[in-house]
Amino acid sequence: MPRTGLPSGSGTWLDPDIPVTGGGPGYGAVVESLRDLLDGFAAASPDEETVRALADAFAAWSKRLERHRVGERQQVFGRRRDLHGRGQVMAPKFAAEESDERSVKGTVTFGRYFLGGNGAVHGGAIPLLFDEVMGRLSNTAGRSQSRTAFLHTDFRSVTPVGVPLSVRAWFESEEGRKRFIRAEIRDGDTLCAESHGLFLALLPGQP
Ligand SMILES: CCCCC/C=C\C/C=C\C/C=C\C/C=C\CCCC(=O)SCCNC(=O)CCNC(=O)[C@H](O)C(C)(C)COP(=O)(O)OP(=O)(O)OC[C@H]1O[C@@H](n2cnc3c(N)ncnc32)[C@H](O)[C@@H]1OP(=O)(O)O
Repeated sequence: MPRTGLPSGSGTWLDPDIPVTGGGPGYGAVVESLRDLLDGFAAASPDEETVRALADAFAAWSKRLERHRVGERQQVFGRRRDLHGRGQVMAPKFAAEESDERSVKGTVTFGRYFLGGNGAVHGGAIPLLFDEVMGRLSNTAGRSQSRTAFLHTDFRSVTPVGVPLSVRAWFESEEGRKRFIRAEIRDGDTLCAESHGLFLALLPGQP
């Protein structure tokens, strides 16, 4: 059911209608490499020579990137809405496949970096993914910026690492500034985790 009163062309998740700037066409591939690096690092037991080589390479890249440091408004990381996961690596990559003004569906695979233990995803990474997906849904389709007021997560069964999972988030209701949103993560038919949250539209001047 489309939300009424939307400015035309205000865009949904898959068609955000927001200009993309910064990082150029190769930026997405770099973000993918960074994700692979984090998963590879988490899965490795490196020898001392490899650890030294990594330390040198990381230090050299940190120094080189320092020359390109910008303020938040110019930052590229996390602001490329054309890329899955909007080009950040803090949360696992959510790939949206279907969206409308009130919902989004897609997939996520938690890599080895997000391991808690015994093959299960870390219990903090799951609300992180929910906040990412629900928070972004809250701000789509011409809605103003909002912030998470609360986010309740129920862990219903183990969320496995390295398995493609389906993710769904949808608006339950909108009452003035209050946006109540629900979401779930499933492994096939098995419900792994579900969440409900309140997102509050920011007032003018609120950070
Ligand atoms: C997010 C904007 C940043 C802009 C980014 C720009 C570009 C980035 C590019 C892409 C980004 C894309 C997607 C983003 C993805 C993920 C987003 C994640 C979002 C977050 O991760 S964001 C961080 C965590 N978040 C906070 O850091 C919030 C800290 N906090 C506050 O900033 C205030 O707390 C605030 C503003 C929330 C409310 O403050 P306030 O003063 O405006 O409102 P007030 O307290 O008056 O409440 C009004 C009515 O809501 C009820 N209410 C309030 N809180 C409630 C609660 N907890 N439970 C039940 N009811 C509650 C009251 O009871 C009242 O209800 P009633 O009107 O019926 O009396």
